[in-house]
Amino acid sequence: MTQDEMKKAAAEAALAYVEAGMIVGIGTGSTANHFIDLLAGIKGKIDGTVASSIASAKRLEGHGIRVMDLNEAGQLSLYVDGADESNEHLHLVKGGGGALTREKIVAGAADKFVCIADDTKLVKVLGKFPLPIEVIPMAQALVAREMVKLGGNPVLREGFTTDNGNIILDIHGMEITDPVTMENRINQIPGVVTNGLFAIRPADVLILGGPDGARTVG
Ligand SMILES: O=C(CO)[C@H](O)[C@H](O)COP(=O)(O)O
Repeated sequence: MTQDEMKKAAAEAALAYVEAGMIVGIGTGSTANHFIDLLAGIKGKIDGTVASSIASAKRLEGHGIRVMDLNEAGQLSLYVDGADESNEHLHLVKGGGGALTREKIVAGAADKFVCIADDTKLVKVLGKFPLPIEVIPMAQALVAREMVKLGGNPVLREGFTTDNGNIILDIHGMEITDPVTMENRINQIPGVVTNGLFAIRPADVLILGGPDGARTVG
């Protein structure tokens, strides 16, 4: 099985969490795209979706799936999204696609967060994947200096602007042994919109696609 087939296997397994009449929160990235394409097959079952990025909204609409504003949708039953890394506690690093802030908002509005990934994403300690931070542009240098103090090596994601008009700093070289504390700490730096740690609100279920199909953790 290729890595992409493993992502698809995880996305297929997540369909089991979709119930009639739900408004489903939808993540961003290649694994979420598999989920969107599969959701198209059962679109009559759901009332609508809330997208975590312009790209996902376009893909959903391309399938004729209703996309709603989160303020209109209210509390969601389910959020389905990928991740760049997960530890065994389902603390995640997200934001490889730069959609971390809207992902965190939609995840925060959902009763259940089902994370879908290929099994290479499961790690002992978070931080091998550079941690993305969305930053208001005028705070770039300040946030970079503060992240060096926290032991990281910040690198500007060149030529990239988030859906919210901000920049991304990718923080290399950090071993994140206490994700909850680190998530809170980084979010205290002025100019940080949010960081890609999902530990204060981790995933509730992790579905990992592997060579033998999908398995569920948590
Ligand atoms: O956080 C994300 C986007 O901001 C994605 O969920 C993460 O980057 C994983 O992407 P993929 O499913 O393509 O491996």
